[in-house]
Amino acid sequence: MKRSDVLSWDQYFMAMAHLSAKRSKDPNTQVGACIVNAQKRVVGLGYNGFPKGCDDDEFPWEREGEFLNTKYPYVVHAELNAILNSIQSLSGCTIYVSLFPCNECAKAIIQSGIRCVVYESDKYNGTDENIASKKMFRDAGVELVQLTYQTHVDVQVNRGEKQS
Ligand SMILES: Nc1ccn([C@H]2C[C@H](O)[C@@H](COP(=O)(O)O)O2)c(=O)n1
Ligand SMILES: [Zn+2]
Repeated sequence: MKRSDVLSWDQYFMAMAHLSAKRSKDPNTQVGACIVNAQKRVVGLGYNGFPKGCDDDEFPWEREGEFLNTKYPYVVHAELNAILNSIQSLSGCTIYVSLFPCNECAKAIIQSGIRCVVYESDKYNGTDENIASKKMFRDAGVELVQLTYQTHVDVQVNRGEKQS
């Protein structure tokens, strides 16, 4: 008899996003992203880190203090890295990301042609950046799906996947 308790597609691609996040050297928040095309092929992976050539022993990982002495002006977000690392046009693709995209990544996601964002954590819900992201995604018609343990079965059904 075949196994029935296999990962759904959503769990599988979110697991790849989490695996990518394990490459991040950010001591506070590690984010991973996985972009998938309509044929369910992975076309881009990324995690948050400093740009190529910027030594992560030299650049700051601090969250607070003088802006230029924090990570914020330097770090490339997981979603942008996944887009920049992608191997094909992203029109109609889905991005799986472990943390809801910020407003800067939302712009890049929309402009790249990605049509669906599947995310897990939304720990910055309610911040200005988060509100701006959601407004842009809504107006651009990008589908947002939060993948949680509770919603997982509903998501499977909504996406037409067989349950077990
Ligand atoms: N959707 C996101 C949100 C944030 N990031 C990155 C940027 C930083 O490296 C880190 C957030 O740091 P925190 O302010 O939580 O200490 O996560 C990302 O890649 N994608
Ligand atoms: Zn971002």
